[in-house]
Amino acid sequence: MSHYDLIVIGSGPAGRRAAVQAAKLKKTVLCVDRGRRVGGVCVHTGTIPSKTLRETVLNLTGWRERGFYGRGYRVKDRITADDLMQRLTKTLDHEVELLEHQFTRNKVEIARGAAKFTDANSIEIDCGEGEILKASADKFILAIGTRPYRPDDIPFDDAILDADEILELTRLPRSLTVIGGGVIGIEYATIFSALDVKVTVLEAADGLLKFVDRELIDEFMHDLRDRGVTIRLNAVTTSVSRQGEDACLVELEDGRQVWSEMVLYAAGRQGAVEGLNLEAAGLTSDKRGRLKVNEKVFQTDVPHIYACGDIIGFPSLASTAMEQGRIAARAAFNVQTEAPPEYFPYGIYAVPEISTVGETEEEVRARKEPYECGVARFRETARGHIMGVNSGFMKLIFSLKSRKLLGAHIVGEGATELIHIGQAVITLGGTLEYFVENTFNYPTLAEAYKIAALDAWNRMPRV
Ligand SMILES: Cc1cc2nc3c(=O)[nH]c(=O)nc-3n(C[C@H](O)[C@H](O)[C@H](O)COP(=O)(O)OP(=O)(O)OC[C@H]3O[C@@H](n4cnc5c(N)ncnc54)[C@H](O)[C@@H]3O)c2cc1C
Ligand SMILES: NC(=O)c1ccc[n+]([C@@H]2O[C@H](COP(=O)([O-])OP(=O)(O)OC[C@H]3O[C@@H](n4cnc5c(N)ncnc54)[C@H](O)[C@@H]3O)[C@@H](O)[C@H]2O)c1
Repeated sequence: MSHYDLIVIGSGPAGRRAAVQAAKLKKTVLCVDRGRRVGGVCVHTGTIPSKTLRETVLNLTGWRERGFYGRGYRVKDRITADDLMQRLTKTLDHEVELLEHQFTRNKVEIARGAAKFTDANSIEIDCGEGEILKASADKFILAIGTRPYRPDDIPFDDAILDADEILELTRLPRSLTVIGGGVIGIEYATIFSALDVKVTVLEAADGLLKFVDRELIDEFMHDLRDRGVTIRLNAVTTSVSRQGEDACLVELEDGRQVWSEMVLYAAGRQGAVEGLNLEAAGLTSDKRGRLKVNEKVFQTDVPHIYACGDIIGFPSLASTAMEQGRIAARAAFNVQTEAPPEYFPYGIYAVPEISTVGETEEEVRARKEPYECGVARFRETARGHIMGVNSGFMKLIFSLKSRKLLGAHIVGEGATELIHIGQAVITLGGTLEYFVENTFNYPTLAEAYKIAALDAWNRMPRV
């Protein structure tokens, strides 16, 4: 049996960062993953494939040029599932190569197989075809991620799909019902809508993406409805069934029926703890398969075992998972790390993009902090005109007392890149004056920050 300073289970963003960080601290590290290739959900079924699909769709449909050439404009008339898959395969191959090189460069050993605890310091790795490896370590980091939630009463098949299966489509449907208006549901709903698929979103709650500023979501929903996406809120599904070759039926609690050629079930995910034999290590998971940790350094109740990434729940992002992995690996070897800043950005790669950092207007109001908002529309910027964007909206929230930026919220082209300006200003404690007094490149979409700040300035008391 080989012994290591650290065994990391899972090679997604959390596991990868943890393994490399520990290797940089000159520790011996084994990273185990049961996937055929390293990278985790992030590389194979989550972040990278969905973002690649989005990019392919925007390119092939000519989506970004439609502001100029009209809604009928297309780069390629008949887009097939095969067109979408080609770019996906290339991008994923490149990502995996990059990761494998990173592991070898840093002398992180990789084992391909399913890990299972035999006691609190030892695992068995089932590599398939009867091959079992044994390994032990002083410390463990569990970065095992999640899988789609698949309730028993949903008859999954080649037309009723979960969020992993949607990436293996062999044909494009004419209509799609998306169950779940969370981040995954909304990203895919808008990507398919850009492909001219007739999309219906069913969300059980009374609003979409409830953690996002409401004004932004109102704008976003208006945009979606304007291009023909049907959004049904308070829509509790009672049954999903296949009704022949090209028809699926979703029935709702209020008696309504929704028919479509395919269904995407995207109503959450659950921790991938099955088969890990957590009990042998002295650990238990909650009913969604999540592990409880100390939120500062991600240590479980068993002191030499840490857990990070999606397996610990919120916020379940690749971006935050990487940072958690780094912090956990340092903590495991008693190396101190600065606590991360209070706010991180959230990027939703819908069509159009949404990105947000800091407090929403609802949160500021609930704290009873006096505030003022400034807004800018992308079509008010010269860059917006040049690009032909006819939607896009930025909202900045400033404290009336300190004039500090409290929140930045963007929906529209480039939102997930633009947000980092707002993030830097919030984290560095910047005020309205930063935007008013600084010169911005012209013409850029970033100029929207200046326009929004001036809009707020016009209504704020003079200093
Ligand atoms: C469709 C979709 C789109 C997304 N888009 C974004 C986005 O745009 N931006 C963003 O920041 N986040 C996004 N996310 C979230 C992001 O993918 C996750 O937050 C991230 O992958 C979590 O990383 P992780 O390291 O916790 O685990 P994962 O990436 O889930 O990897 C876990 C790995 O552990 C392995 N494993 C599990 N159990 C065992 C075992 N017993 N033995 C061996 N190996 C095991 C699995 O095989 C897997 O490879 C998206 C997710 C989905 C599903
Ligand atoms: N761009 C990104 O950062 C990105 C993209 C995709 C996923 N993710 C991460 O992946 C995680 C999982 O995303 P998700 O969208 O699967 O889960 P989620 O939990 O965020 O959303 C699920 C949604 O489905 C709804 N729902 C549940 N049961 C339902 C039912 N029977 N009928 C109708 N609606 C129902 C819920 O109310 C909720 O709004 C998220 O936490 C997110 O952080 C991030």
